Amino acid sequence: MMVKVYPMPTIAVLSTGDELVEPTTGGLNRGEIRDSNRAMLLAAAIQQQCKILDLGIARDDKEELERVLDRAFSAGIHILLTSGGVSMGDRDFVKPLLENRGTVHFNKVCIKPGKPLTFAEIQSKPAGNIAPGKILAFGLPGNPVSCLVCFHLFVVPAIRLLAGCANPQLLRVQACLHQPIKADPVRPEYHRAIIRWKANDGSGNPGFVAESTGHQMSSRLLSMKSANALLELPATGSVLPAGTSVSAIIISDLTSTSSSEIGLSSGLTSSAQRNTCRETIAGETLNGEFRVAVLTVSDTVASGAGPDRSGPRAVSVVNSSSEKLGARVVSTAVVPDDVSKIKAVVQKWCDTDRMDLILYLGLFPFSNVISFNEGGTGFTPRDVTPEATKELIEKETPGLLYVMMQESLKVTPFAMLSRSAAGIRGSTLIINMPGNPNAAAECVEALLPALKHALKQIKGDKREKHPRHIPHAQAEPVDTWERSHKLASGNLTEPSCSCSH
Ligand SMILES: Nc1nc2c(c(=O)[nH]1)N[C@H]1C(S)=C(S)[C@@H](COP(=O)(O)OP(=O)(O)OC[C@H]3O[C@@H](n4cnc5c(N)ncnc54)[C@H](O)[C@@H]3O)O[C@H]1N2
Ligand code: MOO
Repeated sequence: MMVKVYPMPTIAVLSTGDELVEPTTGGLNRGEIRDSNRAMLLAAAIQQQCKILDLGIARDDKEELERVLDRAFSAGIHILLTSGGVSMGDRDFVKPLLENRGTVHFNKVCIKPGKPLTFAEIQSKPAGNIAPGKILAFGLPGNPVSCLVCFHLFVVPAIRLLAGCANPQLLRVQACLHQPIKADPVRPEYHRAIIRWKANDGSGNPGFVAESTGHQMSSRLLSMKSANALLELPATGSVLPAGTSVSAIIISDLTSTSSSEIGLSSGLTSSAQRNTCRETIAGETLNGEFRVAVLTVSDTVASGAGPDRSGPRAVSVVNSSSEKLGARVVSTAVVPDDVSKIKAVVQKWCDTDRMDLILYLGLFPFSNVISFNEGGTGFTPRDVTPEATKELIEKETPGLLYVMMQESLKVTPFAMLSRSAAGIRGSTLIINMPGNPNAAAECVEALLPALKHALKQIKGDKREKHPRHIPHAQAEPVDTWERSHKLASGNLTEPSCSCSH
């Protein structure tokens, strides 16, 4: 029998830009940024089983760029990836150089992110024992998210084609939106999301549910870090309500986002197997990780009239700290400002699903410090979330509230109006957070140093050691309230440590 074999392509990766320094650089000077794209693209190429050639960083200098690229063109590579220098800057030399060395097929694509993507074919020259051949050159945008999105959309199919794959297209599935998402009015958007298989995708049937990774700026790599899918949103400019079914391109191994809610690979292959999928398995830990649920409490979001900015932000903070915290978000929900609805969800998460940690956030749609407490935990008649929490908790945990208060007072003295609640029900820790997305993210970050320890203690793990004590002399100043007060009254002087050591 004859079997056709193909070599895996060799990919060369070059970052361009005067501002770039090696990612390992400690302190940055003014105007410097760490080169994230090269490591990211090299890792992505390795994940696609390619051989790699690291071309380093080239300055925005025509001669230097020519030298590096000409060397690469005669090194036997199949694909060249550059990042940066492809838009309209007068020192954007990548496009003219590709034009000069080969044929540029396109230099703009109507997609978001990734508009300035450039694609060219270069005929390589013979060198030593390397035969001439065609090189596919992709001038990827410099913004890190645009860069990686373009890698998935354009480079992955090219790699598969060169590797002899009969079906090089990306895998697409339908997924129901977990929250409303506004589409761009001009460019079709590839919205970064986490998709999970659920026993009920919101329509009463099993299916994928897609959760946004939060702010979609093309410089915010966090939106990409936990994403396993790109949602294909047509350029309508309108809000797609929660529950809308959209096409999702799979960009990573879905089992790596596995929660116990899934049977993901079965979801992709057979509908018969789909029906065996379960929702969360009560009391089970996720590969030894604690399981976190995030609840957004907001009339606006629940009715589909506004996007959920806080929930995805909290998910992103928890998941990006999953190593330190030993926890991962496995469930999220949105409910209106209604005590009975809040209680129903939190009670189920505690008593049936046995979550380890529940964070719930009142939501206020604007990032405005004055409105710190609006959206559930403040003084207005609609601020009902602390009452719902207090009805559920068996033991209060005031220390956590104190830390969140300290953190929030750094930003605004209005934090003192918070009526947040926190406590333990059974083996679940419930923490009521402010609704403002920034405030919620800051509070999660502030609690991180002790949360893992707390969750272990709730599970009865007596062996869990107390976290390292920081000598007072090295500790952060504790007079945060005073600091915030002085900041608010425009009279801030740097306070010193208040202890006697
Ligand atoms: N006049 C126009 N300006 C821009 C347009 C346009 O159509 N007309 N498009 C915008 C869009 S969209 C994008 S995306 C960017 C892409 O521009 P470049 O590919 O030329 O990228 P740079 O300007 O070099 O960098 C953009 C941004 O990304 C940072 N960067 C670059 N390389 C790296 C790296 N290796 N690691 C981390 N960060 C990197 C760079 O410092 C910049 O902040 O153009 C818009 N402008
Ligand atoms: O296309 Mo740019 O990639 O919007 O950021």
